[in-house]
Amino acid sequence: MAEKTYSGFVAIVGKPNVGKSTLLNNLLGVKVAPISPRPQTTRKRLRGILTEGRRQIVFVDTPGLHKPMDALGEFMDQEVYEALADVNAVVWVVDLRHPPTPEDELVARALKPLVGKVPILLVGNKLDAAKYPEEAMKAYHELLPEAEPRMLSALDERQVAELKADLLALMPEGPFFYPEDYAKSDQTFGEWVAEILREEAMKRLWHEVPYAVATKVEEVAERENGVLYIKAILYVERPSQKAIVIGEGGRKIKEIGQATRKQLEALLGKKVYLDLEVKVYPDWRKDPEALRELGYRSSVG
Ligand SMILES: Nc1nc2c(ncn2[C@@H]2O[C@H](COP(=O)(O)OP(=O)(O)OP(=O)(O)O)[C@@H](O)[C@H]2O)c(=O)[nH]1
Repeated sequence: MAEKTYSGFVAIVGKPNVGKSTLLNNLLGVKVAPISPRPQTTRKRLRGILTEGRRQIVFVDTPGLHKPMDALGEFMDQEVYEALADVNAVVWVVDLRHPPTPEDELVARALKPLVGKVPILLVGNKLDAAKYPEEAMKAYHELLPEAEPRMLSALDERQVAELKADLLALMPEGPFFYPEDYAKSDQTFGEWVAEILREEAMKRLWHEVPYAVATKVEEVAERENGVLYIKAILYVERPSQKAIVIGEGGRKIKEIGQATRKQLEALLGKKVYLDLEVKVYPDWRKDPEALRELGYRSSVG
């Protein structure tokens, strides 16, 4: 029986230089690879994935709250609210070395509509370097009394671990957004995509054909319209297999391509254009060079 999993989104917000990146990096620890350039949407930018046991947090950035001064003009910007409204928790970071500034007030105002909808954790950071942390914290808390205050240093492992545990506990039940080993593996994004393509191809092929299939991603490009363009090759060993993979009227390859695209779009949360080609690579399974080229680094023989 499958064990229950818990997963959700957490936004880390706050004015510049308060320590958001430091905190995020230390929450993620060594296990997680930052995935910044890939899954970008206009509303949210993924900053990292944390998976611990059966719990997963996808940390997101909220463009618009990053530089609150810029957001002043369009303060009621619906997009900011929408981006924040569907996260499972907000971490609002402030700098305890100083009292609040107008920029902090702007962040507080932007968060106000979320009160009662999403837990807001007010993290007073740089506790190690603050002279009057209690006073500062009190002033920040007054900007948004509904937020749950805590003081820490993003550089303190134990304090960050406590915050991490609390955030993980806030995640609702649900399937992981990313494969469990995704963030931990040293796979490149292309290798990860190639594996998903191979999985979808194998599901739809019979007899010896599935094992003759290898996949490779040749190009990944972020298009201006927000679509992720992916060029991938599906290799087989013989022309007869190529015909099977393509299928009558190209039906089989279309099916494989669509399933792959759908899975990628669901995992990445963005539109994908998959440019898929079938090529014959004679006896690639017996060719050490081919194996290396196709990413089977050590599994010759
Ligand atoms: N003493 C101390 N310094 C910290 C702490 N957390 C972060 N810093 C320092 O504060 C500075 C800003 O940290 P960042 O993590 O870059 O801040 P940020 O909020 O991500 O900044 P932006 O990317 O400009 O929004 C860096 O020099 C950090 O080393 C802390 O807990 N204690």
